[in-house]
Amino acid sequence: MGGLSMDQAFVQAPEHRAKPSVAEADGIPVIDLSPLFAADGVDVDALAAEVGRASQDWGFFVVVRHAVPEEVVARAAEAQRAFFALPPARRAAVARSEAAQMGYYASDHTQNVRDWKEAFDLVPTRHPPPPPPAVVLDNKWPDDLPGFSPDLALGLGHHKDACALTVLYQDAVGGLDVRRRCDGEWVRVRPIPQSFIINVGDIVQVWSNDRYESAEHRVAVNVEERFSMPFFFYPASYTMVEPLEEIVSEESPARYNPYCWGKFFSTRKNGDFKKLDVDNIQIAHFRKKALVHIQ
Ligand SMILES: O=C(O)CCC(=O)C(=O)O
Ligand SMILES: [Fe+2]
Repeated sequence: MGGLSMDQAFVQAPEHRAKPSVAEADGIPVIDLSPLFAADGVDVDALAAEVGRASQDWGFFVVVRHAVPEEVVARAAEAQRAFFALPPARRAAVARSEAAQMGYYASDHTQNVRDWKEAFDLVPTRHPPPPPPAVVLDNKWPDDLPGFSPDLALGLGHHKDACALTVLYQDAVGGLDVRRRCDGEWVRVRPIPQSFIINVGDIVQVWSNDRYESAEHRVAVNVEERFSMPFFFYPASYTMVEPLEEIVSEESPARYNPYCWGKFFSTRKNGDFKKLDVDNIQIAHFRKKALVHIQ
């Protein structure tokens, strides 16, 4: 009955809650990128075909031997832990706002339900930010939260990424689920050391005119703290996103109307801040109505 006193903002509709045990995914493609870095004889076409198949079948895959140095990932993970171990006032000092959207926040909403997570958004700049503060404090998470039923909430609600492509680092705790395309089941993505997860985002879905679909995913609430770092590839804000000219034809017409990425992104971001009474913006809103051919 613990859920009764839980803040209702976090409660997922029954059909969106994670089942007590989510099967670990079998067969998520694991792609070795090392041929890209070989001196010669690189079979880029074969690798591209593998990426194409994975994007089509799953919209999700894991890359290994990607040439990002282990110590770079370790330093980023260390900086992340140091930041989230800071006292609330220090984190709040760099809180994001509707006007300045980068920084710390803990009240994100996905599909109008509050996520059980904290985040720190940043964009790459020419001048790297200063190193994290030297004073690292331990987190003050209680072992259990009275009256709080984690199984009713999600760390991050079900969604598809609005970007072109996401490169995601997750630590060894796990909890990321992807909706398997072949049967619609939620399956858990097993953490693989020294790997990144790549997922196809909405923009690639539109550019490819639905050939590569954006994968739906979510994150469960864990007993243990979990850290992840998603890197979202965005085009320039003035970009008009639409199916690529070279792949649309009379037989295969564009399935989407063009939309301005910058406008889409800022509308989506506004919905992250608070629960809206309407559905947040989705690419489905730009899908052309099916043409009915009456003879
Ligand atoms: O934390 C994760 O593993 C996933 C993060 C994610 O899906 C997102 O931020 O869009
Ligand atoms: Fe995501």
